[in-house]
Amino acid sequence: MTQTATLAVITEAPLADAAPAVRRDTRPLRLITCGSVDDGKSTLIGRLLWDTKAVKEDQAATLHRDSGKQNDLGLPDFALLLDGLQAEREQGITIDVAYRYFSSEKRSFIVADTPGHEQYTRNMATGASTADLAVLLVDARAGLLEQTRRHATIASLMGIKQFVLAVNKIDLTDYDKAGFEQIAHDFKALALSLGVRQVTAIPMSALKGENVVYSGQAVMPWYDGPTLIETLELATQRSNQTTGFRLPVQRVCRPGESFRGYQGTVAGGSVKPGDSVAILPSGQVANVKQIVTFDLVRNAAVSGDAITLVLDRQVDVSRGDLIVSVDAQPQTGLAFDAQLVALQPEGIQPGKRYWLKAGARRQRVQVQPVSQLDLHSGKWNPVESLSMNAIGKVHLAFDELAMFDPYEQNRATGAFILIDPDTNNTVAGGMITAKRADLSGLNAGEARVILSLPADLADQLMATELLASRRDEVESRRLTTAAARDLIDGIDG
Ligand SMILES: Nc1nc2c(ncn2[C@@H]2O[C@H](COP(=O)(O)OP(=O)(O)OP(=O)(O)O)[C@@H](O)[C@H]2O)c(=O)[nH]1
Repeated sequence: MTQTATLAVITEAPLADAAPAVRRDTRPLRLITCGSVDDGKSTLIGRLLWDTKAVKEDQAATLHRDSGKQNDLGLPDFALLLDGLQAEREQGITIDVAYRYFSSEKRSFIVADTPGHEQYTRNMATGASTADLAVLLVDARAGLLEQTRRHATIASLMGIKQFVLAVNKIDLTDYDKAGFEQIAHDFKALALSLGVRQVTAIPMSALKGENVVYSGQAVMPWYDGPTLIETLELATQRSNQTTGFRLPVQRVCRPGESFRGYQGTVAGGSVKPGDSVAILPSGQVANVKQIVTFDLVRNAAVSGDAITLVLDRQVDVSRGDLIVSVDAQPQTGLAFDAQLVALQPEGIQPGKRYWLKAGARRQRVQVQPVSQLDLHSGKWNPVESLSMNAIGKVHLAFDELAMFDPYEQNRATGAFILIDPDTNNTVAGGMITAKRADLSGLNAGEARVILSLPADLADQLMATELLASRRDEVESRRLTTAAARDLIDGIDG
């Protein structure tokens, strides 16, 4: 059963007394807010925190005092609640995402607040990578802007499938219904072009608190849709994995001769004693003997649980390995396709070698940029390198066997960061899209040669059966760069 299906069962009406106890899913809904400067993002988040009583009394008193003179409506300036973030921003913190917690009677939430300025693509991508839903703000007077398209594109790229369009400052248009409907219509078309079908457009005034937590019926009788908080309460949690069991091994626990356990947080699927598992990359197979958590022995564990796994036989497992269900394994190979966001001024240079870190695993990888997303047009343009904040498609070529799930299927085992070995800087955050057409029969040097070819030629090679049929030849010739070119010329000819 997939995680989604499990959740559906768990959140249904109370089960009969006789039913076995089930664990309630207590994970909060994660959302990201995006908007252009001055659309009212800070005011909206402040309003959400205020109206859901997430603001502590001392903060509230300060808010009233500080905003007393600033607002001719006599309302506190909710954006001041986010002053802490502003201070962080001014200190130039690299990844600039602030997470805030609040809850309604029905659900708890974590909101990622990211700066709206164009150059902060990476911050938005960071916030969006863990979010279930994106709230996109527009100013009711201005309608959709370039920035709206950019944010919607990044959010959809990061796998977000639910959008709320907050048409804010509706009070400044005298609650104009036709204006709202036009913006909502335009936005739905944009969302559809990005493959997002679940869109709720809400006219609101963050400043006055209309249609945020409380209804705006009194001033907008023409709107009978949900408020923002009602929409958030009903939103579905993005299933962050549809794969089988995955346990990235953080630590091998060996307190004495008689006990050996493998510790980590389950990153996909579920496991119970007796299940067959494979240890990657070695491929050894064993059965689960016991699942231990910090205080008890469990008869099952699911995604999100921190566990110690005991196996029924001696196998060689070390930190960074991945323990997976035997019958639903991730993809293994030497070459993968990925999308990434470049995070540092030096960007991503063609053919450069980096450390790739995924969970506790660190591997050498060569990165070949292929194309870059043009956030204005939504098109992917061919490139040879990626500059800071660029979103690009790349080829990854590994020295040793690598294992991943596509990010679409598992956000934990499909995500990675790249570290520059010279500076130790994190230069990119990325997601695996697919294993690259079968290069696993080639050795790493050969794979690198193929991948350093112009992208279209490499693609052409991968797409044909030719390479597969020539694999023996490739292997036996122990390719040098020149020999590889000869071989390719031969195939081409
Ligand atoms: N009339 C009206 N004014 C609003 C509303 N929401 C926000 N504002 C005002 O718009 C201005 C900008 O709001 P902010 O919340 O600071 O905007 P922001 O998008 O967070 O801006 P940055 O933090 O600079 O990105 C402030 O003066 C707010 O009081 C609203 O619904 N109605």
